[in-house]
Amino acid sequence: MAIDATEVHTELVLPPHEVSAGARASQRQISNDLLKFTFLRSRGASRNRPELRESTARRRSEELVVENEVSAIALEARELTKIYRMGAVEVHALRGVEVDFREGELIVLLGPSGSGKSTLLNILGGLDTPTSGTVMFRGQPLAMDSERALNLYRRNHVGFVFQFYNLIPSLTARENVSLVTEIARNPMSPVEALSIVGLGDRLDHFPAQLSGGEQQRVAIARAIAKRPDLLLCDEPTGALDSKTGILVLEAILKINRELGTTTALITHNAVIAEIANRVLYFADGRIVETRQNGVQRAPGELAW
Ligand SMILES: Nc1ncnc2c1ncn2[C@@H]1O[C@H](COP(=O)(O)OP(=O)(O)OP(=O)(O)O)[C@@H](O)[C@H]1O
Repeated sequence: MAIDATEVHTELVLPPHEVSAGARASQRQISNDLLKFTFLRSRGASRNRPELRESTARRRSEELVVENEVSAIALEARELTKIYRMGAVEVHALRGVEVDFREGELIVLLGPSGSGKSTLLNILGGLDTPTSGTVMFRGQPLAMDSERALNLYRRNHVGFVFQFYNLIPSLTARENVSLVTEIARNPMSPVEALSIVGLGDRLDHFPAQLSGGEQQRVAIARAIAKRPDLLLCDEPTGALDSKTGILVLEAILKINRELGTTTALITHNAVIAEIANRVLYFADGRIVETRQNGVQRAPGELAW
């Protein structure tokens, strides 16, 4: 699904969301404190008791699992269904999906074409509404019957990245990102956003002067410049060769790690699932399997 500049503007000029900044800050603080405590506790335990020492990979795997156990839930979907009706034909795109995304998690969604991955991501991001079921963001239900509330949710909390970059050809990289930063609540500067994705030296290039991977990284910079809580990526490497795709994945991973952005990424490439904390496998509108990755592999280690 494409978002054009008009939609970006429409979302960004609306007034701020009702969720209090104080409540969000407290939730984050609690979550961060818990993570820090858990991390220190697991480090301390193995240092003081040599019999607990195991391989680095195993220990890291345990830390990840423990972190996931204590970090707060960012998004909860309950009993989500989505039925598309076209005349007499009904397509059951989602058939009762239940899923939680934890704060700071990196989740990869895998599954055959038509299994419901994009439909779920679009509903979680407030771009689409379910036929039935609920989505809670940080404990608050999304008002699926209010386009205004969904606009505000998208504007304040969600960054999207799609397979096609949707950059405005007549604007430079910096100007494409400025479209968002000029009207967001607490944005980073376009230079900072572009530097995070490794394009600090391409600020004044137009899209046509950038490679596909660079254009996708501009799109990622645009998505993260407003400091979203959620980054939802639908096939971000689908149009890229593997070398370029790896650079894009590195940018996404860096944002997930350094900004703590809860990230979900759809791909058809099972190899890419190795970078995730958790992998959700879809089939026929359902999540049929979930895998917790003991060790997250770096994008640079992957080959396809
Ligand atoms: N706007 C729509 N109108 C009618 N049917 C739709 C619409 N969007 C999606 N569908 C149908 O819903 C089902 C799930 O589609 P969805 O795009 O979520 O799958 P997907 O797993 O993301 O597929 P892909 O990997 O090919 O992108 C498919 O059968 C699709 O044809």
